[in-house]
Amino acid sequence: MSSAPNTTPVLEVANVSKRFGGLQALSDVGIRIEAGQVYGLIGPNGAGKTTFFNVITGLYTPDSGSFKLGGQPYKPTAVHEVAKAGIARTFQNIRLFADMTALENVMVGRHVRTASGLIGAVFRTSGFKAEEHAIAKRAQELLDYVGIGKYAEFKARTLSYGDQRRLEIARALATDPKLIALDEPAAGMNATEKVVLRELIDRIRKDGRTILLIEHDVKLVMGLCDRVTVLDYGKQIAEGSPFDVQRNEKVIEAYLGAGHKAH
Ligand SMILES: Nc1ncnc2c1ncn2[C@@H]1O[C@H](COP(=O)(O)OP(=O)(O)OP(=O)(O)O)[C@@H](O)[C@H]1O
Repeated sequence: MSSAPNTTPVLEVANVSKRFGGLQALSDVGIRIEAGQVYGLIGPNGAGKTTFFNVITGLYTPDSGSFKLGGQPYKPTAVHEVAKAGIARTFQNIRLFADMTALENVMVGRHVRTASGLIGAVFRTSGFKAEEHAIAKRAQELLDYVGIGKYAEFKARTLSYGDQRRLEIARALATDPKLIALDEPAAGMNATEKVVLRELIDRIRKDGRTILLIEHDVKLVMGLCDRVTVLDYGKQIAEGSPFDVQRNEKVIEAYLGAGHKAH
């Protein structure tokens, strides 16, 4: 459950600040995620969770901050560089290639890790063709792993909402990331889909991956996460185990008090 102090953290981020005009969206936020953890980032609407995700994955340039992935400093200045460094993410608003098949969507994710790369995939160079078979096989395995293998040849846009989210996770896993960052994976899911999602995230962790999770569903966060950070108005108001965090008065006041309940 708790952090292992003698190991190198998978992600170590310190003093992240980000301002939008007059709004201080993040003030000196820092987290440390150990290998094999599911780390939760929660907070009320507008707390800065997505901004933090966008900063560490290279979508927003921070005003300050230091960043280490697997003990190595990395600069989150561009999304593809961050993906190469080893962080894969999903999006709150699903971002799939809607008219490509489920299999092709996962294959695109895999090309981050292949010699011929995305350009090779687009222009179908000979190097790409040589790799294509192995990539397709791996992509199918990942679709099976997330439970949507039978939809491999379906266009992404024809899949249910829950299945599209699982497809995004498969695509993220295809990059063999050091850290997989899930932005509200349960958004819009019904109770049954959430149970399946929870099992999937648990399995991904058991298979040795490290996960950072933004999630509004407090029950899901408390049940899944090893550590939790709570943001409120861009400030980190609590960090700790789910047990401690849900008893923290600042958290109850800022977040759980606003109509939510931690079970
Ligand atoms: N690109 C942007 N330009 C200006 N302001 C922004 C931008 N992105 C976010 N903000 C502002 O920064 C603050 C934090 O927003 P953010 O989306 O990070 O919060 P959040 O915790 O993810 O919220 P939610 O739970 O609603 O997704 C909000 O006040 C938001 O309006």
